[in-house]
Amino acid sequence: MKRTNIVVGNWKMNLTIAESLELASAVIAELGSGFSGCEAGIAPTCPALYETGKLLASGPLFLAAQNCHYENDGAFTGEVSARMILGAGCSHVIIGHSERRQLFGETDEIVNRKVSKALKEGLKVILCVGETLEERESGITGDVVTRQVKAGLAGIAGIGDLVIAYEPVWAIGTGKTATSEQAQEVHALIRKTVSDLYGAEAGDGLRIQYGGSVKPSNAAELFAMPDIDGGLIGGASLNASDFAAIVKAAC
Ligand SMILES: O=C[C@H](O)COP(=O)(O)O
Repeated sequence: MKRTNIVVGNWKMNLTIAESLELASAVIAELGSGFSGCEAGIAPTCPALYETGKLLASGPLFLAAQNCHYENDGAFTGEVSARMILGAGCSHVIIGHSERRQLFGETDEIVNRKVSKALKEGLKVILCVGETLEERESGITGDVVTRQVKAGLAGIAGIGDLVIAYEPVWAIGTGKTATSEQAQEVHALIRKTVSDLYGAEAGDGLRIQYGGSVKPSNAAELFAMPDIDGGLIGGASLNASDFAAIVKAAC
């Protein structure tokens, strides 16, 4: 099945509002007359979402948030809900990034509640999974990723608006990219897991991004693998021409 590649720039905790607007404008300029045959978006920090969203309104990039809470509102100091980011102009949200899991204690159960809430509110979800170096070296990559996928999707009736991002933790921000074969093997396993849960058609249609030190120099090779449908880009998304080159490699 032909799936449309999807590329997202995760800006993480970088850039003020003014800097975000500057980078978003530079990316749009680098993309020139736009692109066709793939989808691409950027995920600025929360304070920059609304203004950046206004800049993106005329296309071609969509706006994503990096996280959201699983309740609509309430006494959750420092948190932002799905309907708030939706109101700020987001169409997509990244959930369960390994930095959220490792640094902010997000468990599989919390990730699942967030996925469920975000989908219910009408957001498109990018669910992140991936093993640590220790887990890979212990030979349990498949078990870890399968557990994260199953737990993340527990109780979710349909996955039409969902993308999964496979991000081996050892490849994030380290300059160490998984080889395209290593990534392909895990992507195929994720697809099989989703097919087992939701049926072959849903599995075939699911888009699975790769993330972890994607650069203009390795993007095309990764995206050429049969089960890799684009990328979730960290460091390289902070450089307009690098990010635009990665988007073009996916189109
Ligand atoms: O969300 C993006 C990933 O964490 C990848 O980050 P990176 O491209 O800097 O390795």
